[in-house]
Amino acid sequence: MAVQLSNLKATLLEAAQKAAKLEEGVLASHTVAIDYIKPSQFFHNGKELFLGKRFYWKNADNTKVMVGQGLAHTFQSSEPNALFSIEKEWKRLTKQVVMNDNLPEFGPTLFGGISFDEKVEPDSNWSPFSNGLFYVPQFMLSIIEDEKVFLTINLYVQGFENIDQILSKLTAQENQLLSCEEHVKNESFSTTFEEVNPSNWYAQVEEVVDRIQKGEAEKVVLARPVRADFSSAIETATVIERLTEQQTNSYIFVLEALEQCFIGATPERLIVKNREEVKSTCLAGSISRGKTDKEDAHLGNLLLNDEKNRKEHEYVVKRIQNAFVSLCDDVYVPNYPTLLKMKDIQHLYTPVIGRVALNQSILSFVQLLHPTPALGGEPVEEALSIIRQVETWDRGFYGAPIGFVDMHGDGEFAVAIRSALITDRGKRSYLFAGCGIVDSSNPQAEWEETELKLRPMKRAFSGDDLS
Ligand SMILES: C=C(O[C@@H]1C=C(C(=O)O)C=C[C@H]1O)C(=O)O
Ligand SMILES: [Mg+2]
Repeated sequence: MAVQLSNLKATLLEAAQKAAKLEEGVLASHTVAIDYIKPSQFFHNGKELFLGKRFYWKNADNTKVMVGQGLAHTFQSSEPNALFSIEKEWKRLTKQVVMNDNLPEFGPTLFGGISFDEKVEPDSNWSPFSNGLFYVPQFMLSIIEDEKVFLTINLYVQGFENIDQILSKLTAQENQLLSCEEHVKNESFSTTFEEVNPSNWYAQVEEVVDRIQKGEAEKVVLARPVRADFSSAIETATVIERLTEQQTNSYIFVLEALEQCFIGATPERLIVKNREEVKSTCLAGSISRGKTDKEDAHLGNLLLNDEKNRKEHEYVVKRIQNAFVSLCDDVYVPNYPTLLKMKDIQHLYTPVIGRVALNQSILSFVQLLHPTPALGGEPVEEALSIIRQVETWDRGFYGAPIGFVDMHGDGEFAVAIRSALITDRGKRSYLFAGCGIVDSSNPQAEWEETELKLRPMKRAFSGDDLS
């Protein structure tokens, strides 16, 4: 067994004492090193106990995996400015947190996201997510650099009641999470994909191009949903394993909310903060991959020199650079984009790096940056208003920030694209893909671009190769 009961009990009792003294709930966070367990297996092992209360995260450079199960505390907001109230409560919790002292660098983690547009009322598929949903997990597996493995147990303690009972329940749950009896299956699902609104798309792109040409905005990112129906309920852990195998340089994320499950493999970093260093990614402008190295390089060169794609990209660079300048002392941005290549698509890529004062939280960057012109447009309010008028469905958490913040205000958020919402107890899903529309956009080319962006989720769902 990984966690020494007597030590965990000491952490909980200390938290109970503190809670009694402060007369409010106190977070207890207990971390121990454990033997390696495959994160998708750990996720799967919690299906019975914690379905609807789980998350999964792998960062794009493959240095960190976090899997959360169960809820020690939930932050949910349907108010505008969800992040603001969430940050306030998180600061209160982490200020008073009680941790076992052998690994002080591993405090509690808050994981979750916000909706793309808080002015849009969530539809029935997205309502469990509200405008913002963050979890402090009851159990969290962390794997750092593929070798350091930790299990954190968090509990929101309000008094001394039932500590022994709580301990025995936690131990039983922990045993179940760390046991590897039922392996994750890799079966194919017979899947049908259907455009939710096929004929509308071309007309919508044309309308937006027209409005851009009239000067209503410069860039607007238009997205479309595709519905997938599965012959039998899809297994989330299976989809995680396929995405991990196929999208090696992407973030992989899952956020469950009641019966809904938001999942994706995105290449786009919104922000990472590690003490004084902050980094963002400008990712916009796309072309397919070549079948041979030569063709691939040729396509990459076309993209690097294509006026329309460079324009799409430049809006993003300018905005993120300006946001960084407003919060950072030093900002570094290369003069020219390079290429970022995924399995199906290549993008124009420009990193932005800055230095900040230590007391800035990552959440202030999330608030300031979202939505960048990679998912909203330019100018932001005009673009959002066009999206609200033209897109007749709810983006929910698609295209929005998803990620984590730690007790120091550090963390990482990705932009939740190349993603899907699994509903109907695993029998149905909505996949989402969008693209940056500018004055010279062509509806057919934009359609094909979104098709490329849908491929990773289609492949992971169906189990087919699609190559
Ligand atoms: C909107 C999406 O992707 C965004 C749009 C891009 C583009 O239009 O070239 C490229 C990368 C992303 O910033 C998506 O994948 O759904
Ligand atoms: Mg594009």
